[in-house]
Amino acid sequence: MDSIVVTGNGPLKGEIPIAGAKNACLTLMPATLLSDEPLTLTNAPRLSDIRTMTVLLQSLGAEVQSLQGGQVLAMSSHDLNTDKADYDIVRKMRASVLVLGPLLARRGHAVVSLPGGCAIGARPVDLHLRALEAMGAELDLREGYVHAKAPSGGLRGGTYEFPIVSVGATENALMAATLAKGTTVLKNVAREPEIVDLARCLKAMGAQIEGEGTSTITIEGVERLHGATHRVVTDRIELGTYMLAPAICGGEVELLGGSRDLVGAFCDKLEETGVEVRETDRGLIVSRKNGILRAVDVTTAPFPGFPTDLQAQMMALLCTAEGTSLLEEKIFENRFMHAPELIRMGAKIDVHGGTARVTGVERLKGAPVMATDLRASVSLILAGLAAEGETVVSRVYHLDRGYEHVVRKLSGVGAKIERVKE
Ligand SMILES: CC(=O)N[C@H]1[C@@H](OP(=O)(O)OP(=O)(O)OC[C@H]2O[C@@H](n3ccc(=O)[nH]c3=O)[C@H](O)[C@@H]2O)O[C@H](CO)[C@@H](O)[C@@H]1O
Ligand SMILES: C=C(OP(=O)(O)O)C(=O)O
Repeated sequence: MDSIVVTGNGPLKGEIPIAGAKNACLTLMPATLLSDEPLTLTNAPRLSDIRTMTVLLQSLGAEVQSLQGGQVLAMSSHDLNTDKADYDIVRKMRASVLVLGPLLARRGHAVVSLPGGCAIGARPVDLHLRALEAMGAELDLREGYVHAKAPSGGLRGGTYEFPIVSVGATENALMAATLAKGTTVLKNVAREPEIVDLARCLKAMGAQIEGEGTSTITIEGVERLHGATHRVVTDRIELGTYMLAPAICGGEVELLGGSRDLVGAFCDKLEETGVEVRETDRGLIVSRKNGILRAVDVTTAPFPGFPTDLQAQMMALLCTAEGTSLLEEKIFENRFMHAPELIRMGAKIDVHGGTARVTGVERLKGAPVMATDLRASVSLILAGLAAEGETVVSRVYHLDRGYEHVVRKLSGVGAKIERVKE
């Protein structure tokens, strides 16, 4: 198993290209199941999660070709051979449940393993199921699988108001509704850029959708969807993560492809700490010349709020900010597992339920630490960039789920970082 070794050093300078969004690509890929014509995605990120989704789609009979070093995914679901998404694949990645809506809409039935809980929380899929029921689906849970059946004649339009905002449930329902008969109205939906990107792709395939990016989406079902080519939106979480590198170490870094509308709430908080953010025609420039960092309070929320997927990385920054910051995690019940590891590096953090109180120290100290999930892993790397001495982050397979070429990208701006075999 590999580890990442980071040695704290001086200011960073240069540019980092930001990849296509993992979380957009993981919902765009299952959209191929909605059509018997090819769907091609460009600007795909090169990540283990994308390979897992590839294996899942192939297990259903779809063809998925990875071209141009993985940046282009050419998919075709002309001949599907099964409606069953097996536990062995689904358990590896929660986003696998996103095949449920498309399979049900196109084939009239689907058997999809329940993904189970994970390190950051229980993460049920009840809302995915309720939204599909509102389109007439009959659902049955047996032996760990959701058995879903559309009414004869296929799914039909319906109205569903989500009791809480869910990204994945919005995506599953949106995809299913594109082929349902009549009008579907989805209320209190997620407004994340990945939802807007999915809607754009579905529209390019011939779907009739209005309201993406607002809290109500209306879908007029169509008979069939056709092929399309779609460019995956920029990864706002990778963007925010690398914006934090010069914020933590000092220096100035340009994030190519970034834009403020993807990370507005996050930029506001970063600026409150004293870090500068500027938009250019190539992306965003983040600089911290020498000023001290100020503590800020952060509460995670669905988009356009502060993203839960940047909470761990923001905590790494606040560990050395002057004063006490309160971080409230409102999306997942167990998403502070990076805190004990940061404490091993000298951070002062008290966690009580969903709130972490972080009191800034002058400098963190390198230590051996363990990654527990994707964003926790990268928060430890960020902390290590500015710590005194060497930080060894083990279990980096979590990192490979969501960050391509992390060593190349950070060493390109002057960080001392390498990947070693244990
Ligand atoms: C592949 C992908 O895009 N993953 C992202 C997606 O996950 P994901 O789509 O799984 O997250 P959700 O938005 O669904 O989860 C939000 C909250 O709703 C709850 N919930 C969700 C569904 C459901 O049926 N019932 C229920 O109670 C969850 O437990 C959580 O507390 O959005 C999260 C929130 O921005 C991000 O952290 C993940 O990176
Ligand atoms: C939690 C995440 O991913 P997933 O929903 O795939 O677990 C994430 O991207 O931070």
